[in-house]
Amino acid sequence: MTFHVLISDPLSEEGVYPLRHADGINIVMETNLSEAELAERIDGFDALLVRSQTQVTRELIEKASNLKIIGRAGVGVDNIDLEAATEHGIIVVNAPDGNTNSAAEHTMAMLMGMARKIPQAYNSLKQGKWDRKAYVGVELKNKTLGVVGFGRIGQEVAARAKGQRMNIIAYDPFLTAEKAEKLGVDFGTVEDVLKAADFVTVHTPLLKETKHLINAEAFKVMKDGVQIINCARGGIIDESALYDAVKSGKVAGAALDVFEQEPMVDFRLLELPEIIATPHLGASTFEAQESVAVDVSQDVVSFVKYGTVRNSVNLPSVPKELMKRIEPYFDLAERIGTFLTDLTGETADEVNVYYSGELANLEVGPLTRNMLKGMLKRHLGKHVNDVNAMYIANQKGIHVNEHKSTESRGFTNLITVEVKTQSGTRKASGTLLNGQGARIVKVDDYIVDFLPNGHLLFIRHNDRPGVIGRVGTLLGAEDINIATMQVGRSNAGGDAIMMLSIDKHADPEDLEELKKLEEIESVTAIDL
Ligand SMILES: NC(=O)c1ccc[n+]([C@@H]2O[C@H](COP(=O)([O-])OP(=O)(O)OC[C@H]3O[C@@H](n4cnc5c(N)ncnc54)[C@H](O)[C@@H]3O)[C@@H](O)[C@H]2O)c1
Ligand SMILES: O=C(O)CC[C@@H](O)C(=O)O
Repeated sequence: MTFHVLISDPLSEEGVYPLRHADGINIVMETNLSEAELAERIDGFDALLVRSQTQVTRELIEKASNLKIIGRAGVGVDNIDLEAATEHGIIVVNAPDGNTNSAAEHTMAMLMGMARKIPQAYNSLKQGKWDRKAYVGVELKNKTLGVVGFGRIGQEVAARAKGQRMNIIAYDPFLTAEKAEKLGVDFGTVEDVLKAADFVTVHTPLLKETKHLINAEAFKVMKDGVQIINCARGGIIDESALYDAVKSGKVAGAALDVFEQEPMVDFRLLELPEIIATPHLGASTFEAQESVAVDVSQDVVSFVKYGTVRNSVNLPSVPKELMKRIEPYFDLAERIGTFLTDLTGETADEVNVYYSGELANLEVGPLTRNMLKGMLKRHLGKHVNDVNAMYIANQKGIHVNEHKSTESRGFTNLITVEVKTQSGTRKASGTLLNGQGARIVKVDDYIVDFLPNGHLLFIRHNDRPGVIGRVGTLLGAEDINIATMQVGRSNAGGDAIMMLSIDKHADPEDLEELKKLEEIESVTAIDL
């Protein structure tokens, strides 16, 4: 089965090498598609690779019925509707490190070009002028660089700026006094940074919280003559407020690589001589583009081959070592989920998953997601997977809780799933028996031991002589062979169960006949 990949933004040819040379993967690179053309083409593809130009909207995702993974060859994923991708079970991966260096270097280039008015002087010279008075700049040495957003790029910019003998003050929600000291920077609130800075550079994602983070109020607290750089995302700086701040003389210079609307349509800002700009070039180096393309290409190959990825954005990444230890339980977890959905015949209001034994020491989120996938797939089919299972469960108001205990319950590892439905509480436990694969070993409070696959019958009855025989006779009369049979009871003469695996599906008429037998309380067919 060929895995079809559409690349709709210009990715480095060297970078997509891992994809081009992977068996069973077909690549189509079409980087000039209009939105409408992309919407027409997307349905045939299993993967979509983009940079920042292609807008992966909810509308596009809803047309992409085969899409399984979206690869963002870069850091920012604000051009991808993550919620829509998650809802549709599409994993989104990015390349968080591949262009850090290039973006930091571009920021420094913009900072120095702006401080010394290089683009303006160049344009003047190109017009045949020799005007040295108009382009007197300022030094960076001993000036303060305020960094808002102190992640990968912010820190790399600070390191370079320190090389220019600048003082650094930074703000980041995750920057602590200890970390700041270790990195040799001052730190404070956003306002502290803006007040202290001679130059401000922003390196945050574009989020609800960071949209127009630098607005008219922010400019007011800055020093007169401040200069500001944005090589992160258009919109972090309110462009209208920037225009006014430059016109008023508050801001002496601005260097912009990113804009609220891209490609730019409103060039008003660039009419101001104090502003220099580039068309979103922060990651536009051969090295960065090869690196980010390799990163996303390798993740797509890994997804196709192993179902795992390194840089997931909408699904907690599972380290390889951990994956190796929990993967053997994926199928069991999924089967327990399906078993309980069939057993109860209802959707759960609450699901409690208990991990006991060695599993309790591990990150078991992927197991819970697989169990939920098994629980939900009866009604949602292939549209539910481990990317969206938790999202869908939450959407349906199913409260999912994980519980862990290293105490073994008689097994090295045991997964117990308890579902609370309108009719009451049901539960099932499963384990992997050494070398014998998955087993369900408890249903409700009854000890059993059966393979969670094939055609199963779960019968609740009263513990009386002859009941088991009558069930066997009836199934025989219907030419339904019993492969295995487990019985369990609460106490002699009390409630009891039968767990049968049968060689063919029992149809509704067979089930009705079984329910009519004496002492039978309920009969449930489960096909795993
Ligand atoms: N111009 C380009 O071509 C280019 C290239 C690479 C990255 N970028 C952009 O630069 C941004 C930063 O990239 P990165 O790799 O450093 O990301 P990163 O995730 O390593 O760092 C972002 C930092 O922003 C911080 N942050 C979040 N909200 C904040 C807030 N309200 N105030 C202050 N800090 C806040 C986070 O805590 C994080 O430390 C990316 O989101 C991307 O959009 C642009
Ligand atoms: O792909 C690009 O050229 C820009 C990518 C950059 O904005 C990023 O967020 O990584």
